[in-house]
Amino acid sequence: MSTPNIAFIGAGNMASSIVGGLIESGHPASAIRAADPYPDSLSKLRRIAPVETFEDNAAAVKGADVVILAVKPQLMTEALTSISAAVKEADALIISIAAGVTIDSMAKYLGEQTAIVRCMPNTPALLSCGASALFASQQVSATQRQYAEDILAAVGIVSWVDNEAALDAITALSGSGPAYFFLFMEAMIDSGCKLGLDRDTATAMAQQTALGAARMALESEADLATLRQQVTSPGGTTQAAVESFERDGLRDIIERAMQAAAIRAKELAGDTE
Ligand SMILES: NC(=O)C1=CN([C@@H]2O[C@H](COP(=O)(O)OP(=O)(O)OC[C@H]3O[C@@H](n4cnc5c(N)ncnc54)[C@H](OP(=O)(O)O)[C@@H]3O)[C@@H](O)[C@H]2O)C=CC1
Ligand SMILES: O=C(O)[C@@H]1CCC=N1
Repeated sequence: MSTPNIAFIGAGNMASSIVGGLIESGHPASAIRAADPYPDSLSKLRRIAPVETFEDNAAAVKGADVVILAVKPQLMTEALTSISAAVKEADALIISIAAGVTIDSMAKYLGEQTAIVRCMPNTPALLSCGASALFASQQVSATQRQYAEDILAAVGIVSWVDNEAALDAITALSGSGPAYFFLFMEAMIDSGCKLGLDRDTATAMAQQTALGAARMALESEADLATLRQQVTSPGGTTQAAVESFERDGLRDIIERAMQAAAIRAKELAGDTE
């Protein structure tokens, strides 16, 4: 399969992460371009790779095989309007990474025949450790499906979901998920300091513990509950901490937070409808 020409609309955090991963995996910079109304974002992106940049969205879409929409959901209508004519001419695959924004609402601007993949990536894509879920509209060809999968596989694992609504749950889990772990680590570091550690020591210990736990969860044959039990000596320190978490309703707290994220994803859809 030939290397697709990829145009990014929006050159912010996620676009930069994906461009970094693509370059790392051997995608030539000459087959990547990006548009953003703000020159600062474009120069930051050019520091990652010598990609061609545009301040005019439609100019970036010309000749593209794949257009990746990487703007905030609230700015999607504006971005879709700016590329509508160029997309119809280019016959390109559209990949949207915006939270919430539905395929139907994008097709209203881009045309019902446009091939659209909705994707929910996450920021560890920057380290090629991302987790992306994808859903394709019926108009997406087998080659275009492979394009989408290859692009996101360059920055981490890829999972196809069989219904579009599942992407709101994915957003609540892995899209927003890195922030939950960072929050948990921030709280652990603060608590370590209250117990008398200096901040550098507490930070190093929390970071390495998160890395070690993630690697064990991924690489061990034991399930998560078993791994947890292996740390939890009967009558010991971990048991005291885990019982405190359970008494305080940690699982309910997480469930409510993820429900709030999924509800917010549905609300964001409304902005482009
Ligand atoms: N950050 C994350 O963890 C994740 C984000 N997403 C999704 O990715 C999308 C982008 O998020 P993120 O990269 O964090 O956001 P950023 O704000 O970092 O990037 C968006 C970029 O688009 C630019 N922009 C604004 N309006 C337009 C326009 N009309 N045409 C072209 N470019 C425009 C912005 O400029 P300016 O900043 O000057 O407005 C900015 O440079 C969002 O839809 C979000 O839902 C998905 C998964 C994870
Ligand atoms: O917070 C957000 O809306 C975006 C989508 C998932 C992660 N960041």
